[in-house]
Amino acid sequence: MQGEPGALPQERQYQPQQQFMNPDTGAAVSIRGLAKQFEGKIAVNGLSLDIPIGSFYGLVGPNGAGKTTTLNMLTGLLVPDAGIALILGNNVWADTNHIKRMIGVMPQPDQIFDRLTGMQLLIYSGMLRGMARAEVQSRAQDLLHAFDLIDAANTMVSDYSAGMTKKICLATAMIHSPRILVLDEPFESVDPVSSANLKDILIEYAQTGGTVIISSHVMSLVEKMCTHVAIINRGQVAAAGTVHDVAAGGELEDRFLELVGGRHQAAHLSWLDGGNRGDGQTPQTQMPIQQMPGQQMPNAQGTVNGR
Ligand SMILES: Nc1ncnc2c1ncn2[C@@H]1O[C@H](COP(=O)(O)OP(=O)(O)OP(=O)(O)O)[C@@H](O)[C@H]1O
Repeated sequence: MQGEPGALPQERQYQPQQQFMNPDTGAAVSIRGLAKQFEGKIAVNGLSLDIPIGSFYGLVGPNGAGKTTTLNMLTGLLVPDAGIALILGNNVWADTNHIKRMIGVMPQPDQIFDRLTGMQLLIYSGMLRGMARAEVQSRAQDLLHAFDLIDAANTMVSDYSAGMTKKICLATAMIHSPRILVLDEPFESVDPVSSANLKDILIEYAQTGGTVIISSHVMSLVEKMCTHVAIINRGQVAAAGTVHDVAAGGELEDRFLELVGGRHQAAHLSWLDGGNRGDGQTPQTQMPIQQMPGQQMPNAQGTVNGR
């Protein structure tokens, strides 16, 4: 297991020039000293991580921990300030086009051409990667069936619900059968049936040698599906390894809270009292009681017929 509790420095210092061990050229992904800041604000702070081939790897961390920024750097979408990222032994920034053929990245809903139908979007995504039209059409049908989108195949994506849009985004990442799938929050807004189907597809993909990297806030899902997990906190790896090792004999969620902290002792909003004001005042906006036909209204004491 990489990392230990309390490994984060008390005083955060940006470490873009940090010295690091050689990356692992045999890993699906090997990151060393990756760093990024936005207008002086540190997003990723010298992050190092190895993701084995064939693993189902979960990245978890609090909001703003740097997960998306890390994923964007390792998929060639964002230029790091410092550090190195290898995908299957290839430097991401030496030949980005070569890297992009090996990976499938789920686009964000605002990054797709939503004036296309679901089928058109999949065909476009496949042909963009050099696939023959007949092959893309056949795979698109398979994916639309797998994600329960076949009835919406000829509907414009702009008319899809949030969950349907998420599923078509996922399908575009898979159409070229990449060796590594990078999925940022893949299950968000997806209904339980489609989620279960997607989980089956991803688990089978990992069992046949593919590598899946997901970011998620749903700890139970990561614990159940993933073989490995990295807990990211404040732009660094707080712990990483197999789910079993990181959970250290307990629940992954407890381990996460222990490493990340941030629970509020006094998270008490005194004004949020469901209408029962602590000061004894009745809220002005109380709904008037409406009498239904045949129903007796309560008196001032709140009783009906003395009961
Ligand atoms: N394009 C950007 N411009 C400015 N700041 C950014 C940008 N992208 C990310 N950040 C900042 O970098 C930090 C890390 O953001 P990031 O989106 O990587 O976190 P995350 O772990 O994915 O969070 P979440 O779980 O909420 O999605 C945050 O403080 C965020 O505000």
